[in-house]
Amino acid sequence: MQELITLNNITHQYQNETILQDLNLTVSEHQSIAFTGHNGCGKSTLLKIIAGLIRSTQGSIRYYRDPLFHYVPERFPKMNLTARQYLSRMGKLDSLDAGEVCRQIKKLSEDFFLSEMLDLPMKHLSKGTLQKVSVIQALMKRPDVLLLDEPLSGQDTDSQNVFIEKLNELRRQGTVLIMSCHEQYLMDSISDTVYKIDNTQLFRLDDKKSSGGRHYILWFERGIESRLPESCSGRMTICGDRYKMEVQENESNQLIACMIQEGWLLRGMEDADHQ
Ligand SMILES: Nc1ncnc2c1ncn2[C@@H]1O[C@H](COP(=O)(O)OP(=O)(O)OP(=O)(O)O)[C@@H](O)[C@H]1O
Repeated sequence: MQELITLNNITHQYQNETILQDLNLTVSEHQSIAFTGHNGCGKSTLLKIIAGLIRSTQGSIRYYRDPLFHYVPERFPKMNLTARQYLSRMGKLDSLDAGEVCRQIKKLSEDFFLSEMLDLPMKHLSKGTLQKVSVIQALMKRPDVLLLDEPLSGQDTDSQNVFIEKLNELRRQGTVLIMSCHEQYLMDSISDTVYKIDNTQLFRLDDKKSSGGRHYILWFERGIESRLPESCSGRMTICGDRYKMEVQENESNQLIACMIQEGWLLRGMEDADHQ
């Protein structure tokens, strides 16, 4: 895979307190990376450094071409503009034509159950709704690199499912995803490489591709009064009248048992690595 971004000996301090120390990282094309770690360990700081929003105290960062970045912050500022006005302006900045902007706003706001709120001032929208507006803005023009700071923290379950589906679609189209998150199921659904930030250092936790662990696609149908188990929340993608979930080999038996117990019908199982 071709390298897209490299971080060389990145150190960052706030008021003499070292948050990140001598980090080295290579981001390659088609990668999907997650940063995890406890509150305040430096995930947002690292995302902002990669996005070029803040300059690290020491070290350097190299971009191998000139990628289009989109950044979804954890908290979105409250504004007087309505979501529609904001998205229209951002679409223009991304050089999309007016017709395309209208189509994208309509389609994406329907997908994210936001149509009713498009014309309310953004200062009156909830944290989760503002996050959706920010995600829609990031999706209007496909970026080369999408940075997401705890994107699910304010989202309801239906929106999480849509969101995971959209992100996997972007991955297939070649967008590099880099996100900070706490939710294991989100990392399992979207990321191929997971790093933990701990005590100013970066540790690689998981590399699905090199670990050799197999992945399966499970296909389910809703049964009468089926309920979604907590462990599967946000992992299902709706495909017509069927529901799809990608799982690792070592968790598949437990998840299938759990789903069947909650009234779901297993309709198929495929090897995800040979799709
Ligand atoms: N502008 C700033 N000035 C001073 N300290 C800051 C600044 N931004 C962040 N910090 C501090 O740096 C540390 C890392 O913050 P950061 O937001 O990167 O952590 P995080 O891992 O994203 O946290 P969370 O999971 O809670 O979002 C925290 O102790 C935070 O208080």
